[in-house]
Amino acid sequence: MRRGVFRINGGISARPLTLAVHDDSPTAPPPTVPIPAHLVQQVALSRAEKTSLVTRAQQDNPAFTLRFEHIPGVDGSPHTVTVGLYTTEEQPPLCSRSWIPFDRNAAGRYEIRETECSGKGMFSLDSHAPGSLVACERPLVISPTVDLGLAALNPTESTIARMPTETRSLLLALHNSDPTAPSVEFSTARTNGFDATNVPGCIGQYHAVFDDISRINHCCSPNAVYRWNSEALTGEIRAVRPIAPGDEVFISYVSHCAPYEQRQEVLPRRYGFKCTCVICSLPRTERLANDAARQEAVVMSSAAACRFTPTTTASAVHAIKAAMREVRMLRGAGMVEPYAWAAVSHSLVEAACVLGDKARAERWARVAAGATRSVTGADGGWDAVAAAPERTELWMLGQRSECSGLFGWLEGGLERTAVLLPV
Ligand SMILES: C[S@@+](CC[C@H](N)C(=O)[O-])C[C@H]1O[C@@H](n2cnc3c(N)ncnc32)[C@H](O)[C@@H]1O
Repeated sequence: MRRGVFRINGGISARPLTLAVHDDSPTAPPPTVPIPAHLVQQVALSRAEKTSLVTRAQQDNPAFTLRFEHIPGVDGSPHTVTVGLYTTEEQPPLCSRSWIPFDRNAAGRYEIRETECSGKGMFSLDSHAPGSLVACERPLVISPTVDLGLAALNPTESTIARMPTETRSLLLALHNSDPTAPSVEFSTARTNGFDATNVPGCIGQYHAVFDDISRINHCCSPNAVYRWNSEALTGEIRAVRPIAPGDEVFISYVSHCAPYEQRQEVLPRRYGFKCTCVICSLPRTERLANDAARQEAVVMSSAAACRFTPTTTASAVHAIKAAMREVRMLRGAGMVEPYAWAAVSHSLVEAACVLGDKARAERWARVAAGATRSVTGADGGWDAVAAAPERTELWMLGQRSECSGLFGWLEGGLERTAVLLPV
């Protein structure tokens, strides 16, 4: 297969790809720029992207186009979304698609206002449980993250240049963490850009800039996460720990698992500030323990599928002990990594069902639903389990009387652990 790809690559020089700029706005004529074969091979694409690019090159002699589109506003989002995307001539325009209806009112209410020392920020006006939708917004602009090597085209700047005056001024009013950069447009988009990979039907990686979501500040132990909903063409912010009215909403600008040194290097370089959050201010020994817990959360998330399902009292007790250790570790580290919380709560629901412990099965199923919802937008079936755990196939497989009180004893230990509690 890989050999095949290289062979195809070689074939590109005989049949050069072209990158054309097609513009549906009346003002700018569409230039067409051929991409030399050596550039196609050298551009900074992931292997999967290169494979996709090359495979498409083999099919139907396509010409890749950097196309600009304007998706008109809808009820919940009055502004136009300007999109720059790599696509083929045959690909129907995005604006001809029917997107999942966008309901701004599905999210909570919030306000954007000045913070004490981090510029503007987003403050919730409602309370939210983990998984609940705090904000939901169509972007001002979507543009490719990877420039296909043609500096002359600079996709981000080219896309911003085609924005209507009104949305362009909203974008340029956002914070720019690098005012000395040669392009204000590019550095503002970079400071405020969120992942928008998976623009349906388009190759490459994309990022989106929002009017409100781009005002959310960073914390290494945040109370919310960002998710790109490619089917609705919206960014979503969901709670990962309880949020009370008046609370500032925070997300993490870096991976939840990034250790201290990495966070302290990336945040100043990329966003122009030094993080002084509660986690970054821990004494050295606790910070190292926190880094280790972050690493462990990665393992927990990736090993989720390998967990055993308890079917007896003994195995349920074993699962509870292991899961409670993990819960203590996640809570102590202020870790909100939703996949890790989904994995551990999954184990606890199963164990509670085997022991016939309805209250705890409901409680941990609600945690699993919240964690799953915050990363996928849906509850993953956990709401139904929370509503009727006695209808699961694991119900009462063990003998409850054998270990009544064990769950409570294990949870009792939790009350004495550190306070950064996502649940
Ligand atoms: C995406 S913007 C967030 C909104 C921004 N505060 C504003 O006024 O528009 C990113 C910028 O916010 C500021 N910021 C975000 N989190 C911060 C934090 N924890 N501490 C200090 N500044 C922060 C930095 O200036 C950063 O470049």
